[in-house]
Amino acid sequence: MATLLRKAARVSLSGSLLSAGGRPGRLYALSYFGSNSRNSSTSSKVKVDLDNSSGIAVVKFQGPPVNSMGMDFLTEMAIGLDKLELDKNCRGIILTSAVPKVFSAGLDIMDMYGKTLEHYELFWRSVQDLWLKLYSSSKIMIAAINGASPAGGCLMALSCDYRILADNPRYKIGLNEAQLGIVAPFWFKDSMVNTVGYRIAEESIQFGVMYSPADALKIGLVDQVVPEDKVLSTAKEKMEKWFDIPDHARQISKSMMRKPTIDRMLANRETDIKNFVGFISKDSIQKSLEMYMAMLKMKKG
Ligand SMILES: CCCCCCCCCC/C=C\CC(=O)SCCNC(=O)CCNC(=O)[C@H](O)C(C)(C)COP(=O)(O)OP(=O)(O)OC[C@H]1O[C@@H](n2cnc3c(N)ncnc32)[C@H](O)[C@@H]1OP(=O)(O)O
Repeated sequence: MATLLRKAARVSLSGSLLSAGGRPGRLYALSYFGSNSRNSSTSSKVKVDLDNSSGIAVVKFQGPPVNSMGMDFLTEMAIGLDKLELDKNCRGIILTSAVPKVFSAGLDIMDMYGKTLEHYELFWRSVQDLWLKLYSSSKIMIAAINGASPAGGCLMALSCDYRILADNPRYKIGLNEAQLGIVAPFWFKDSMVNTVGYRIAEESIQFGVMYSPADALKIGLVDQVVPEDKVLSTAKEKMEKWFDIPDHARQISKSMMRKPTIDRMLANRETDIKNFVGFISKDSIQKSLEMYMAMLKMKKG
């Protein structure tokens, strides 16, 4: 019976939940995925390693010093995820970091500072695009969070189906935007509400709270806290449990849960871009970002 279920589970719905939802999907070249038992691709900021025999792809962020989500990172992630989404050998994706102590520092502040309005628009569209791909992926997504995970880093984790955080009090996680003088957009907020519930999200976002592993576990922001050297192996073990569920049933259930949030973002996408460009280009906001960057540098020296 278990074998039968596993076989049935192999018959996956094609495309992300976005295309399963009736929206047109896009086709990308599958150049690097052949029939070997392992397929790897490394670009400058992201390494994708798909093990065909297990069906697990590990997507490793490798953009030192802090895996900030600049244009290169966003583009490489989008391409990598598109390829995995179309690959029938891949059933689950683990997001993790190759950079010690940091999962991701979130959006690259330099992409939001001193740039043209056109740049801000393109940048924000790319951020939206990555979130849509992560949040609507038909694959099982597990975040193996092996370092600090503020703001956009936390958003990537929130987009996954399951979150495992390394037990190190320095590895804080949360949507800290308010502390920078900026505002977490509604789809960041929705992702948080969908994970921890309204009341906790309300406080969390207004204060820009960064949670320790113990507190993140307590509020349900992460599902498991494990010793640092066990984060990836635990993610792989957990993935095997998710694999016991037939893909079609899991995918439809996931879509049912996430579609309203995805639809809300799609319906408000252009307004959200306009809001971002208007907000981020304000002198007062640019000043806040400048001061924040200076503070980060001072902390070092
Ligand atoms: C009406 C409503 C409209 C809505 C409008 C929307 C508004 C905008 C919404 C924006 C949304 C998303 C926000 C983000 O994701 S913003 C990014 C937030 N990130 C942070 O606050 C993290 C800041 N970084 C840290 O806390 C630490 O760096 C760390 C991650 C804990 C790591 O600590 P560390 O000691 O190991 O490293 P550190 O010395 O601090 O940093 C090394 C160098 O990296 C630079 N750096 C750090 N973070 C970023 C970043 N996010 N972007 C760019 N650069 C970053 C840091 O300055 C150091 O640089 P250098 O070596 O000194 O040159």
